[in-house]
Amino acid sequence: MNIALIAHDSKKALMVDFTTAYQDILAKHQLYATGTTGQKIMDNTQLNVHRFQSGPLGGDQQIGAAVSENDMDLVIFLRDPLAAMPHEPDVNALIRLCDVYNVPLATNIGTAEVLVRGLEAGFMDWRPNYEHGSLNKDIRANLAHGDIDRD
Ligand SMILES: O=C(CO)COP(=O)(O)O
Repeated sequence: MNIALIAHDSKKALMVDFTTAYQDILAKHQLYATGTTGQKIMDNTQLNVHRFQSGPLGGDQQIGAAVSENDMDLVIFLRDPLAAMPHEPDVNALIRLCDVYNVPLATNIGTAEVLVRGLEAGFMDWRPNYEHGSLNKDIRANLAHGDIDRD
């Protein structure tokens, strides 16, 4: 499965805790993240993550584009409901696209726990094996070869 991991600044430590706790499950999947979130995950775990742009610089939109291409199977987005974001429209657009394409989306840690445990239990098997897009295939090939820039 292709899994997107995104966390606003106040939730980044929580995302690191989450990805550390569920590292064994997440390692079986292809992981994607917005720029800073992905860097923090890679700095603190052994997970390989393909990093898109930072959220305010278009990362949410890139992940939204992947959702619209059926290239994302699960989105975990630990958003901050108490802070105004300059890129609020991008955040809302990503959440909206998950609803458009029926992609399971967690916007808080409680739902994230349920989704990742459900993933491991096989609850994502309803999702057909989509032929992911060609851009995505390149990224997956890089992930498979460990060709990830961890800097
Ligand atoms: O702002 C974000 C999502 O809206 C997250 O972006 P970063 O992971 O680059 O901080």
